[in-house]
Amino acid sequence: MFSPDLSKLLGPNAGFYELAFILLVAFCILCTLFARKSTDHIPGPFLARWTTLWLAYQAYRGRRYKAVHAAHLRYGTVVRIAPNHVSVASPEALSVIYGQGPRAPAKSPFYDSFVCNGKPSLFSTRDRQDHSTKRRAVSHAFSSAALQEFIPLIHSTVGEFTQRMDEFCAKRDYFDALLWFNYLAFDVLSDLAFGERIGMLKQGSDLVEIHQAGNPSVHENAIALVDEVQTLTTFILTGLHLKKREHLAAVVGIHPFLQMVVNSLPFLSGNKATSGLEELGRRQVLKRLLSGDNRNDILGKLIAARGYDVRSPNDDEIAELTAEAVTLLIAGSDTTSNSIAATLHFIVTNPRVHTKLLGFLLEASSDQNKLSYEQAKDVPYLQATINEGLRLHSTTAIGLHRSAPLGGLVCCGHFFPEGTELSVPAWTIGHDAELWGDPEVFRPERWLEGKEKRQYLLAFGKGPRACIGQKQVFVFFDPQRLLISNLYSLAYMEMITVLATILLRYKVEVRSSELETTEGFMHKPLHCWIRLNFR
Ligand code: HEM
Repeated sequence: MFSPDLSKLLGPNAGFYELAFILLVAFCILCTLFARKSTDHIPGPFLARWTTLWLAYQAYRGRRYKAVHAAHLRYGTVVRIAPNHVSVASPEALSVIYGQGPRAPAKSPFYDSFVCNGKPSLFSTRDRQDHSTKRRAVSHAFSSAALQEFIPLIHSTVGEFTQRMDEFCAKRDYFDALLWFNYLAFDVLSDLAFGERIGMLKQGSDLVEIHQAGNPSVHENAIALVDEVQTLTTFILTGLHLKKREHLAAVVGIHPFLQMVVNSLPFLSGNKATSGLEELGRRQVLKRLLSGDNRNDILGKLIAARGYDVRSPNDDEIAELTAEAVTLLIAGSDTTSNSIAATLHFIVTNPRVHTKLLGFLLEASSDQNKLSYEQAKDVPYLQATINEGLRLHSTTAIGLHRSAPLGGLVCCGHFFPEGTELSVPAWTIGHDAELWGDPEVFRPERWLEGKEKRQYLLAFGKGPRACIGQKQVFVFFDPQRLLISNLYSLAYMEMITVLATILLRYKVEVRSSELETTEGFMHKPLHCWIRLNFR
């Protein structure tokens, strides 16, 4: 069963591991057969009634959102997608499943598969108290006032990005812009959270130098670090086409027993991202603390909020700051770059929208090929276009898992006992014809039509666990000006600045009108092949 190489790797115990593997699979199947709860009366795919493996298989294929969407079309609004998991495709369910308050559902055990090296992060912790402590520690760095201070840093990184794009103009050939959006997002986030750009745009690659204590420094691909799992896990999972950590987590998280095994075996649970990036982050945090520099960035805000003597921090304080900075880098980079790539693709493949948007951008710009964030944020059609890109692409496409609280809850006329997993499928809500009328059409105007549609945009999640990167968004509808905004949200700041810059400066062509995507935890474009020319 195991490949000869793996047998070599496992040594003389290969037979034992084979047997253990077979027993594990058998045990998983038995667990799932007996895991059924009082969701029996809810319709759903036949296999999903008996086993979590139906959902795990859809996640493994990178098409979970499509399978769940198809199940809703077939079985209705409330569908059982695993023996103990019910998907509720109704806007009404949003305030129940992602609500606030002590009796609101918490994140479900699904998120344990995102815990690295036994340390839950702001994103993966399920404990309310731990979450509010962690969230409080970073939230002041995302206040409107703080974010406004970061604008010059974002402009400076986007300036470097533009220089690199100018070089592609000269080459006049197609290139995969998704890579460059990744470099840009990593440089923006590392500049803010580590106090210094990793330098991906400069070197045109994601190679970073990692100093491991007691070992010679090595060069690692940082983007891969975020996504890759430990070597042996990768070895096994590559054969299963599960190359990315978030893909692995999204599959394994569905099955509690598999997840327990992955999380408890040291050779499976370790994560190169946390060790590599933590090492990098730790070095930056230490450097910053010792320098006494009070630069205006996220790291500066995190340090300023601490009461301790920054010149002589102890190990715990350094570890805490490092963990916060690394969480933000991981949570905020990939998500933003994927959203930029998808939205740019939709703009360029919709000439009507492209022309109209360019008109608004030119009108707002004093210099014909430049627009500051402060100017761009007040172009309502640009915000609307970004919202439309997030909706149509659905960067978050799956339903985010929550657990019914003690005493259970009622949602859409059904009672769900404590511990039932519940989710609202983001893709399905984003493509609901009743809500949107023409959901498959890229039509930014829908966001300016007066009705408050924003509450149905699920790209950033909902409720107390919603994305901290989009926290401070105030968008007001005004019939005279259509939209007035006080838009200070890190994710929007990046997306607005980058898209306005690209569209004003370049003519953009896409190589294919199809956007190929895959899904792990997030829904991502696989590539974004474009060609640039100066406008
Ligand atoms: C377009 C860009 C982004 C998208 C689509 C996005 C999406 C999301 C989603 C869906 C969640 C909720 C996950 C859940 O409930 O399981 C989330 C949480 C989070 N995001 Fe974002 N995000 C983006 C940008 C950012 C940025 C720029 C940052 C910050 C640097 C960030 C930091 C976080 C953090 C720390 C959490 C966990 C919050 C908590 O549990 O309290 N994200 N994001």
